[in-house]
Parts: sequence; C-alpha cells; structure tokens
Amino acid sequence: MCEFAMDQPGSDKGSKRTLRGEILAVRGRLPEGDAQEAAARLARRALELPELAAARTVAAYVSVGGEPGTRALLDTLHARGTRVLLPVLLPDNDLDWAAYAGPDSLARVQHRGKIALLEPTGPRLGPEAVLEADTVLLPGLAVDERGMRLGRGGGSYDRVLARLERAGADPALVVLLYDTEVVVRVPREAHDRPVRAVVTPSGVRRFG
Ligand SMILES: Nc1nc2c(c(=O)[nH]1)N(C=O)[C@@H](CNc1ccc(C(=O)N[C@@H](CCC(=O)O)C(=O)O)cc1)CN2
Ligand SMILES: Nc1ncnc2c1ncn2[C@@H]1O[C@H](COP(=O)(O)OP(=O)(O)OP(=O)(O)O)[C@@H](O)[C@H]1O
Repeated sequence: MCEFAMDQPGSDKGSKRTLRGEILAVRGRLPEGDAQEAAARLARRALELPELAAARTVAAYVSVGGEPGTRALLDTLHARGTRVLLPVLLPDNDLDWAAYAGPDSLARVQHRGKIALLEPTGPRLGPEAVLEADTVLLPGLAVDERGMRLGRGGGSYDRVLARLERAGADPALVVLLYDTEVVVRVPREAHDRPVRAVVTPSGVRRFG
C-alpha cells in the first residue's frame, strides 16, 4: 500500500489527474514477466469469488497496455459457459456491449486520443445490456479504503454505474488492480460510486 501521494484535501479533477499519471508511470515500468505472473494470479484470485462462480452474465473488459491482465480470466469464464459482455467505446464515452466469443472475436480499435483497445466484433447489444450483468468487473487505476475507484478519466464507468443505479440493478461491482494500487484515499467527486471489492494478484479485499 501507498507509494502514491494521494491524501490531498478536497477531491478535484487535478488531484485525480496527478494520481493517474503516477500510477500509469509505475505500470509502465513493470517487467513483462512480472505482468504475466500477476495476470495468472489475478485470474486465480478472481475465479475464487463467489460473485463470479454464481454469475450467469459477467460484464468485463479486455486488458490493454499496462493494465493487470484479464485475458486468462475471460477465457476461463467463457469456457465455463458464463456469458461475458465486453465494452465497445462510443463517441460520447458511453459504453455499448457485445458478447465475448473467444480470442478471435476481438479487434484492435484505435479511438482518438486513447490507448488502443481490444473490442468485441459480435453484434452490439446496446448500452442497456449491462443491466443483465450479475457481476461487473471494472478497470481502474486505484481504489481506496472506502471502495472509491479512480478510472482513466473518460467517465465511461461512471455512466455505467449511474445507469445501473437508475434501473435499480445491483450487480456485484469488482475492480481489478495491482496490489500497490489499493491506496488510502482516492479523490472523490459527487458522481463517483463505490465498488464492492477489489481483486489483486495477492487476494480479494471487500469494502463495507
Ligand atoms: N481495457 C480497457 N477497456 C476499456 C476501458 C479501460 O479503462 N480499459 N474503459 C474505461 O473507461 C473504456 C474505454 N475508455 C477509455 C478511456 C480513456 C482511455 C485512455 O487511453 N486514456 C488516456 C488518457 C487520455 C486523456 O488524458 O484524455 C490514458 O489513460 O493514457 C482509454 C479507454 C472501455 N474499455
Ligand atoms: N453519469 C454520467 N454521465 C455523464 N458524464 C458523467 C457521468 N458521471 C461522470 N461523468 C463525467 O465523466 C468525466 C470523468 O469522470 P471521472 O474523472 O470520475 O472518471 P473516472 O471514474 O476516472 O473514469 P471511468 O469511469 O471511465 O473509469 C467527468 O467529467 C464527469 O463529469
């Protein structure tokens, strides 16, 4: 815990940006071998979650760049017969969804000003499809002791969480991170909503 300086007072966009930069820089320095080992451990830990074992539909995402690897996890869920929904980024940063149908069903997509993503090529199910998820696996850069998550700053998952809340859907929200990204405080804005748990390569932590 805690090589990042994040206990600034207030909860403004500027301090989110600073923390994002620090975490992305650390991710960028992780050797490839360590990243692969972390991804394997992360998948094992995540698959121990009762929320994943019991889920019929899981909304997930395909890791890219320095993100903790999710490919092994996606393939195991898919092989088990769990329906896995993956996000498709829309021009306004909202997310559409399509079902994961194996590694050949992904395409590399370069959205303007963003890192290249791997998106599903199957039929688009619409932004409301996420309401069918029993569990939502969220990307992030950090989470704090309250379960407040720091994302990449597009607000895509803020929209997803607002949509779930409006619809009265209450899936298990689980963020996937590296151990060092579980911090004391993430700057919080009014629209931010907490997650239920974080999975890292060394285990699961649940929030009150
Ligand atoms: N693997 C993965 N898929 C995902 C997300 C994610 O965080 N990770 N998303 C999560 O929402 C959505 C896509 N949103 C994204 C938002 C920003 C950037 C990005 O590259 N941001 C730059 C900074 C851009 C800026 O400062 O304006 C960066 O992080 O370097 C990528 C994806 C849906 N799919
Ligand atoms: N429900 C919403 N609808 C539309 N825009 C929103 C919503 N919630 C947040 N936003 C906007 O999204 C932007 C990014 O928010 P924030 O910095 O909290 O992103 P994040 O949580 O780090 O990213 P993400 O949700 O993509 O992981 C902000 O400008 C915010 O106003």
